[in-house]
Amino acid sequence: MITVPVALGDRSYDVRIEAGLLNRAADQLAPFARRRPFVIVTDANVAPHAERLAAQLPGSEVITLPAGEASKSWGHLERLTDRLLELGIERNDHVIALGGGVIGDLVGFATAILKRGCNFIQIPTTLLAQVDSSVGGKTAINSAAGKNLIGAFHQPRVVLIDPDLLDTLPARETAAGYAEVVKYGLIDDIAFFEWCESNGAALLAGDGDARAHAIAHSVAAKARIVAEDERETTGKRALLNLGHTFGHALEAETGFSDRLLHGEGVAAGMALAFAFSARQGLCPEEDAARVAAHLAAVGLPHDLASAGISASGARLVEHMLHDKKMDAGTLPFLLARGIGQTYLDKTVDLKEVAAFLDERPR
Ligand SMILES: NC(=O)c1ccc[n+]([C@@H]2O[C@H](COP(=O)([O-])OP(=O)(O)OC[C@H]3O[C@@H](n4cnc5c(N)ncnc54)[C@H](O)[C@@H]3O)[C@@H](O)[C@H]2O)c1
Ligand SMILES: O=C(O)C(=O)C[C@@H](O)[C@H](O)[C@H](O)COP(=O)(O)O
Ligand SMILES: [Zn+2]
Repeated sequence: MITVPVALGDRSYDVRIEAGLLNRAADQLAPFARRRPFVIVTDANVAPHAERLAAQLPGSEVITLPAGEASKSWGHLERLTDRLLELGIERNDHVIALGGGVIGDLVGFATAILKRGCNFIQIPTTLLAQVDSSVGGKTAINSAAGKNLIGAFHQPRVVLIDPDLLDTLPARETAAGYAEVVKYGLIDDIAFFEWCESNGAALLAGDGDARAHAIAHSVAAKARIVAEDERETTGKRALLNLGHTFGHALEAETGFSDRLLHGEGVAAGMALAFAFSARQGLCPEEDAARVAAHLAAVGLPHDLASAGISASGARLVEHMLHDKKMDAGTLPFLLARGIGQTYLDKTVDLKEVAAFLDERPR
């Protein structure tokens, strides 16, 4: 088993990674057991895995939500918190989030606010959740105004990652999660981006060694950044937002629907961030082209056209004004001086961003 510690003082926890771990989850969960049985929250597509977990935890209750981004909403948050209250959840109980980033973000937020905060455990079941969303404690729902706008920082007590769960994940979802893997290379680790160029196709084809390496490397990278800047106050954690200002705008434009999955928006967003950096003379053109080429090679969107977006630059910039990084009316952007050299730029003129987007082929 690989254990990655997330060092956050009294909120520290372990991320444990091992193939087949769900079959041994009862042992892992025993230290977190309390008087009442565990409550497991999952979505309809993950239900078979939830049943396998519930069978190991006598008396446990499974709450099953609809699959998809639409569950990160006020309505589902209300239904979930009502049900958890009905079940008599106490502050020291541990609610288990078994699912992708949607379930993790929703359960994390529900437990952050329930009784002013109770415990939760992440058992991520998508590649995206195993490499990114289950670690770091960002929890949220979406609002009419945009992505993740209602939320809280709330760390899980432990994260249990079983890469074998990915065997049932649809190929499109695996590719979307892979975008967040590539992100770690683009942020500050060119050697890992080169590893992705050489091994990404094998990972997406189900190669177990490539998958295990990508998960362990990504979790370690995220744990390091989160430990340095838990609440995104110094600019360090904002690096994890590479591609997200563009990506969230594209997701908003497609109505947070399965027209464009989060990871697909991030893929297009990272390619756009590099292309914009190159346009502004900050980053070599070859690096921007190389990023787009790798994303295209694995079948991910890498521009507006491949993301299916026809909206104007002004309209996309309008979505960006809801970005949580907005500060005194300006929007800091994650730009790059090259692959592995992402930085936070506080001087970006949004009119330039709109003009750049209008120049992109539709
Ligand atoms: N909190 C964070 O730090 C963070 C980081 C990245 C993304 N996110 C959020 O995560 C969400 C996206 O997460 P996601 O990509 O995991 O999407 P998701 O949770 O919607 O899961 C994707 C799809 O795969 C299905 N699924 C999940 N596990 C499965 C399995 N093992 N086998 C078969 N089907 C399975 C789900 O039912 C769903 O249909 C977005 O809302 C995004 O904003 C949060
Ligand atoms: O953990 C972080 O920090 C991230 O930014 C990870 C992102 O992949 C994730 O999509 C996050 O939810 C985006 O954060 P937001 O603050 O822009 O909502
Ligand atoms: Zn993301």
